Amino acid sequence: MTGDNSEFSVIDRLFKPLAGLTAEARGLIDDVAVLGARDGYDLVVTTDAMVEGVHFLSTDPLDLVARKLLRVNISDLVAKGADPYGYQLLTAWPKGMAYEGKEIFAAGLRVDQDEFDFDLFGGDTVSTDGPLLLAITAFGHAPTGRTLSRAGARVGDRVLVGGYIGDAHLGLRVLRGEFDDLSDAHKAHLIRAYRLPQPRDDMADTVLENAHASMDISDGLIADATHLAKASAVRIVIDLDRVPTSDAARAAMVLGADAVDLVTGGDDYQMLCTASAAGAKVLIAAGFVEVGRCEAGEGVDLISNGQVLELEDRGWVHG
Ligand SMILES: Nc1ncnc2c1ncn2[C@@H]1O[C@H](COP(=O)(O)OP(=O)(O)O)[C@@H](O)[C@H]1O
Ligand SMILES: Cc1ncc(C[n+]2csc(CCOP(=O)(O)OP(=O)(O)O)c2C)c(N)n1
Ligand SMILES: [Mg+2]
Ligand SMILES: [Mg+2]
Ligand SMILES: [Mg+2]
Repeated sequence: MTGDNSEFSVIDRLFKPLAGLTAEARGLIDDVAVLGARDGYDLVVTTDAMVEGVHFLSTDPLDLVARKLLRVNISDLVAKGADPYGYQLLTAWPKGMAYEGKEIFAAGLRVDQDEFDFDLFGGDTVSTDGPLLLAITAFGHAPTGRTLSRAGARVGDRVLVGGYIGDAHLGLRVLRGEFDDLSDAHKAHLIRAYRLPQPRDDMADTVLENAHASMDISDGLIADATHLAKASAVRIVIDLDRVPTSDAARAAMVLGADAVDLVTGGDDYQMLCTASAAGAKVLIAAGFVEVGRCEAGEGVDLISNGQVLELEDRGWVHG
């Protein structure tokens, strides 16, 4: 059915059901949401936006765009050891965007709200002459004073990642027509990684208990390791040969993808942690992979076969 596509109709029909009956959201009929303090926890807050053509393709299905929007924000929360709680949503719809597209977008939000037990608390709706722009401010809870940071790494720490690196970057390139000779299954795997990151909310507690420093990888493993190294005042050495890659990524490398692109391409939304030897043991048992070490000094070196690699491009930067 075609709905009335105006601001308040879309809020009433698409967003109110997503807010449900939570006290925080006030039924989406007020000017504010009200978040109560949870005893023994800090409220952890993060904001990430996504812009059509910059973070996703205009051909990406809108339900997956919605789910990616939730997930890139949940990714920041769980990397800090926080339990996802709820979110504020900003939608800047291109003028003339059909109601049906908004409906598909809201349906995607519903799927992942249920998946991650994450509620809509409010937001804002505007229209724009520009491309579709979406933003979420996400809230989570972490035990008081214990929220992980980029700054906790110590010299001697192991550096670990939570899963395959490079799949999403290759997925974007598949969508742009590269690696046409890959099997359909490998293409589908890589495209899925680009369109639907998999934040490990089930790992938040394990990371909180065992990591010294933690963040998610959005700009690329090397770029984000550089952010972590700077915040912690350590040098990080990453061994390219130890970075976990999927079968599909290895097949793409046979077809010419460069291993370095996998660690600089970004869009991974995997966790990057540092831990003591004992902490690393627990994280590895939980599925993390050790990819390097923290040393005295600064910056990040990428090595392969024991040699430091010169990098032309170190990762994603806006602007
Ligand atoms: N426009 C902004 N205004 C205020 N703080 C910002 C802005 N953009 C980014 N930041 C802050 O800069 C830091 C790094 O942001 P960012 O690189 O986007 O982190 P992440 O990669 O985890 O999403 C965060 O503390 C974030 O809150
Ligand atoms: C269409 C398209 N082109 C390029 C990219 C690659 N890309 C865009 S932004 C980005 C970095 C992550 O986005 P950012 O807004 O920096 O997220 P944050 O680090 O703040 O979480 C990457 C790898 C993409 N995801 N989609
Ligand atoms: Mg950000
Ligand atoms: Mg982020
Ligand atoms: Mg982050």
